Amino acid sequence: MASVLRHSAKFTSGISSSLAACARNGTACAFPCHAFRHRNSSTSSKIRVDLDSSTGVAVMTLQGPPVNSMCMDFLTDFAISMEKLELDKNCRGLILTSAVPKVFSAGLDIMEMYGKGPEHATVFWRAVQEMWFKLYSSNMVTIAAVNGSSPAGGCLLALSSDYRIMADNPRYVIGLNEAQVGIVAPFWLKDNMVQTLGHRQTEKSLQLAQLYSAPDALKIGLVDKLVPEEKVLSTATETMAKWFSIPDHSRQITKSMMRKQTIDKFLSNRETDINNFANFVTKDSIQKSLGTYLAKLKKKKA
Ligand SMILES: CCCCCCCCCC/C=C\CC(=O)SCCNC(=O)CCNC(=O)[C@H](O)C(C)(C)COP(=O)(O)OP(=O)(O)OC[C@H]1O[C@@H](n2cnc3c(N)ncnc32)[C@H](O)[C@@H]1OP(=O)(O)O
Repeated sequence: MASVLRHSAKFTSGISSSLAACARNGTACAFPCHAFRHRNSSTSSKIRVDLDSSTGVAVMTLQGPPVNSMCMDFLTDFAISMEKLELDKNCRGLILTSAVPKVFSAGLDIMEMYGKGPEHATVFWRAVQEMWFKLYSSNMVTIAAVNGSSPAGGCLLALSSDYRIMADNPRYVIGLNEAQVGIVAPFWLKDNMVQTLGHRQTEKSLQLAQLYSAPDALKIGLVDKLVPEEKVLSTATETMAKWFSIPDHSRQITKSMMRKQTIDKFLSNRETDINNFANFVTKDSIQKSLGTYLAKLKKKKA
């Protein structure tokens, strides 16, 4: 990542230090409180992170136009940002959102899977796994503020968060449409979806590669709440306050208990999953599907 965390915090009063202490200790604190904030910012080409140490909330803004697709740079920036936040005692919660109009994330960058050899596939897939693992197993409260369409890998970010708020716009879609692209959602992402939607709904969603409009996503429980687009971020911040009212240690233990089985299965099968991906994605038939899908995406514009 090109940039470093810049410490621009200004300690201006005792109030701010007690709020910061509140953030560190995981005790409930009434916020939003806009006075005397401590802000740390970190910007890479694809991702911006703003941590407000006075509230303990970091906002990670995806800023890779045109569609926040997850290329290697994106995945590397994401992993580094997550590591830094996880280690930062001032950070208790993370909000994910997008600066790209109408798109949260278009998912994996198909160009990273098209026309590349097995070595690249291996490195790329490990990075994809790492993104999911870091978010799914995070100690922080994670909230996806989905302010645009969120297919495939975009939906992965939302699913692996603790709570999902989406802009109430029927033109925005979310879901795991991998089968449509000619690829298959990995078992750990499937497991993640089963936990959210249940087995039957997941089976239909995956087999039919369904992308749900925001209202339909709410109906099936793929997102937790719809709000007007301009309120997505503020609602995420308000929701964070509710999650922060629970002591960190008990919430974290509960989260890891709920997610342990999926994480253990992932860790035991991680290398096999990488090999499967590298073998699968480099097959001629899969390359042909990816090529056809890419051409369709490009043709849409013409
Ligand atoms: C059994 C063994 C296991 C094997 C495992 C197999 C692998 C499993 C992988 C599972 C996990 C995730 C998979 C993915 O994430 S694949 C990506 C799927 N994504 C999509 O299908 C979304 C495609 N994009 C869209 O639908 C739209 O772009 C949008 C997001 C709704 C936005 O629409 P828009 O009108 O605003 O923008 P648009 O004109 O379509 O796009 C602008 C340019 O961006 C290019 N582009 C879009 N999406 C991608 C992408 N995902 N990767 C690369 N490039 C993308 C698009 O082609 C346009 O380019 P250009 O300007 O025409 O050059």
